[in-house]
Amino acid sequence: MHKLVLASNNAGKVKEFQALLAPLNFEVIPQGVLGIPAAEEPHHTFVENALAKARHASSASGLPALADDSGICAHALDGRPGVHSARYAGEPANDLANNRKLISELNNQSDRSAHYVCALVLVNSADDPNPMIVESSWYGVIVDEAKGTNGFGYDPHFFLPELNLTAAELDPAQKNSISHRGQALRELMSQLQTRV
Ligand SMILES: O=c1nc[nH]c2c1ncn2[C@H]1C[C@H](O)[C@@H](COP(=O)(O)OP(=O)(O)OP(=O)(O)O)O1
Ligand SMILES: [Mg+2]
Repeated sequence: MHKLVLASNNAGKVKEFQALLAPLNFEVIPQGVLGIPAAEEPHHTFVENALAKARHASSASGLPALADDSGICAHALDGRPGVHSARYAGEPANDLANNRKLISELNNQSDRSAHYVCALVLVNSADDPNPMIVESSWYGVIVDEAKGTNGFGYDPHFFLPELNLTAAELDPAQKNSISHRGQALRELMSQLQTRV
């Protein structure tokens, strides 16, 4: 069993990672369980923020750490909210307020296309010179009306035309099978296999 600190305090992400990693023989310890506070996320790219989170959790725990920095990029808004997705409507992070702000900014926009981004970074130690880094995207459309109660964050407004459902209407296993996070984690695991 591989022990791994998950460098996230987002309950929705933690659930998804636990489901994705449980069958792969990983013991996932959310950093909150160890009393590790959230890291600063000052950077302009998902990858840099994920690296900062992974180093922070590994340094505090002495264990390998996996971090996720993710967000939604609306194409009509030049990619906003992007890396600012979690606190788009200000502190403290609030999914409902973030969604309202995004919908109001898209009010007069005909282009509703968007994508989620997930950057994952896995470090063996805080000073690991060779972190594993992957990034994946998931494309959809932002709709005004919230639908569904699964998932978290922007999921009730993230509509998948090919399925005719929002991400919050998918069951958790279905979401993990196609999401930015599921794709990125499968890629990370396949890279990890070539290393050991
Ligand atoms: O699958 C997703 N379904 C819905 N919303 C999502 C998803 N993936 C990311 N998102 C949104 C949530 C949050 O507004 C932001 C992540 O921000 P991000 O800084 O990476 O996470 P966070 O601050 O919530 O927790 P933490 O940094 O402790 O991992 O993007
Ligand atoms: Mg964050």
